[in-house]
Amino acid sequence: MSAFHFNYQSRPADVTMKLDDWRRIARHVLPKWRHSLQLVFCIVMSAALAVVPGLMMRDVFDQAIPQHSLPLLFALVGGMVGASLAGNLLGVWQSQIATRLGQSVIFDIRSQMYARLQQQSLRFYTHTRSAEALSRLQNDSSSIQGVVSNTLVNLVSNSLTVLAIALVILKLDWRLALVALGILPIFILPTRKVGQARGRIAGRTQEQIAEFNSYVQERLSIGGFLLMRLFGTREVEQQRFEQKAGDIRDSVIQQNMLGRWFLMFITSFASIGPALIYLVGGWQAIAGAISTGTIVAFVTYLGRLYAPASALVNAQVELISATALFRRIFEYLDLPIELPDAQPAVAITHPRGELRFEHVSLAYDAGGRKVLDDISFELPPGKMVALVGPSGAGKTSTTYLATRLYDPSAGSVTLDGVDLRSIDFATLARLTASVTQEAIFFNATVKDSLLYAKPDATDAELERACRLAQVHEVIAAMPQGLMTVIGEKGYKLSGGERQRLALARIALRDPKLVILDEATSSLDSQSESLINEALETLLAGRSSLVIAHRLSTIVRADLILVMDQGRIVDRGTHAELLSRGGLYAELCRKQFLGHTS
Ligand SMILES: Nc1ncnc2c1ncn2[C@@H]1O[C@H](COP(=O)(O)OP(=O)(O)OP(=O)(O)O)[C@@H](O)[C@H]1O
Repeated sequence: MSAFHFNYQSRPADVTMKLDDWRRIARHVLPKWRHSLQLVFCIVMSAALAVVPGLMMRDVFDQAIPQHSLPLLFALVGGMVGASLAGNLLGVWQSQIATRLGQSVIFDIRSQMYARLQQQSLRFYTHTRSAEALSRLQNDSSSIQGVVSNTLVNLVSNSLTVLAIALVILKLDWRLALVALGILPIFILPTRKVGQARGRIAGRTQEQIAEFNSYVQERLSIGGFLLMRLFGTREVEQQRFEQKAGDIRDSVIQQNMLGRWFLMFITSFASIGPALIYLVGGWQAIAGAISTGTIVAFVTYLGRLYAPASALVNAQVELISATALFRRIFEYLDLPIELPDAQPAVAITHPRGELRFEHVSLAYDAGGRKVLDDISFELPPGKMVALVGPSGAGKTSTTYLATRLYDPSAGSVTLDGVDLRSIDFATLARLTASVTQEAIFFNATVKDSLLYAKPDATDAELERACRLAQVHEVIAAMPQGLMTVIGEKGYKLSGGERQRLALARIALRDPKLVILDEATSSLDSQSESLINEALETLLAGRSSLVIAHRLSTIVRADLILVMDQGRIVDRGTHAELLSRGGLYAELCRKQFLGHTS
């Protein structure tokens, strides 16, 4: 029994950043050591430059003016301007490196996430809305970029600046320094609470955005449009849209205003600092304990201390808010891989296309109902096995196992004697091909759609495949021929043309085993006979596992498996089964006799 329990709908609840989370962020940032070193250099230099103007200002008041020294005054003022200019230039460089660093971290995270998503099983995609994945890949990761380029960098840079200034002012006059620093905790203490509240709103907003994207993506697709138009639900859908868009609007307003009130509170406190310094410093100066220059330097430092301190506090607020985003990203980076690629893979040197199921069971959910129970059969090379049975009998599930879209919960599926779990996915895809009822295409040209199966195919090969699939003439008659864009999901083609194009795509791959889910939708007789001809050529000499819906197919099959409620209840050729009566004879009468081709 498969022990796969991952809950794809789980949501990260805790928004406090754990040591492990920090380690992971560091693991993404540290490999970019060149950028990181340059950044550290900029940050240290900026912090050092931040203390220079204050000291010079003190000397303007305590030395240049009392000594009536113009050269000293010029030198000090020049130094002040120079230091601030150098600081600003460093700031530009720092932003450039920080942006590069943030962008390359996000590039790594995105490509790791995409790789992880590509390795997920069909189960993941049946449990997750595609827009949810898109949202994490796009929105969450670009928000993280801001955190890396701005918040993290500011956090380090402002911490250093605050530390450097604190040291200098302590050295200048410890009593005044204590007054200045004493106010700092008022900024820092409430930060955590606000940060956590914003974190919760940020997480909720991202979820609402994901939900919104998912909704819009579904509704603004061909399928969504058709449903809406045919059921006349335009107004209901408009209301639902506005409800979802409104939720995002409210959350963003709430998130921004929470931060804004907090900023106002902090800035108001920042103006108390200089006032206190003038009061205590002036008192000391009257008593002759300190110089006027020291007071002026202190007030200058305060301006430079509170700005980074409030930015620091804000950075922390932003960082806590970002935790929810990090969690959403890490959750995807950590997605377990349900069906790992074979490591090491067994090579199939002489593929024949022999498929064998041995005592196979399948439950879609761990511990859940078995949708396949003890299925055993053999499909010899070049033969055809047809699956028939009532709806929900397990026919599609059987074909899923044959292409390893799922692994069996028990038993084994082998191709040419090798367990599918030991064949790498690339080889499996080369040896097998699936023709689904609804052919799947990207919105691309006919040529690109075909090349997807064989990127190096020549034009002659494409033509041969199209002729084989009876679709060549249709394509040749299109104004742009092979360069015609087939529209979303190939909707610019007719159903029959789409199916034949899908067959041409498979003909290019030259598989040993074809898995075919015959179309149930009735095509006109000409289209159907074209498809039958194409199939006839495609299946010749290859093994095929077919979910049969037409009498002509089952009559041709070498073995028919009659399935019911996940079990094989009968097997044989058409004539044998018919003579036995039972479920097959009944199915034949109800299902197939009306569909003879
Ligand atoms: N992804 C899934 N998760 C959970 N249960 C599933 C999933 N896919 C199919 N099932 C269930 O497994 C059972 C077998 O489904 P399956 O699609 O294999 O039947 P089928 O014989 O192909 O039916 P039909 O002829 O209607 O296509 C059904 O009861 C179905 O509800």
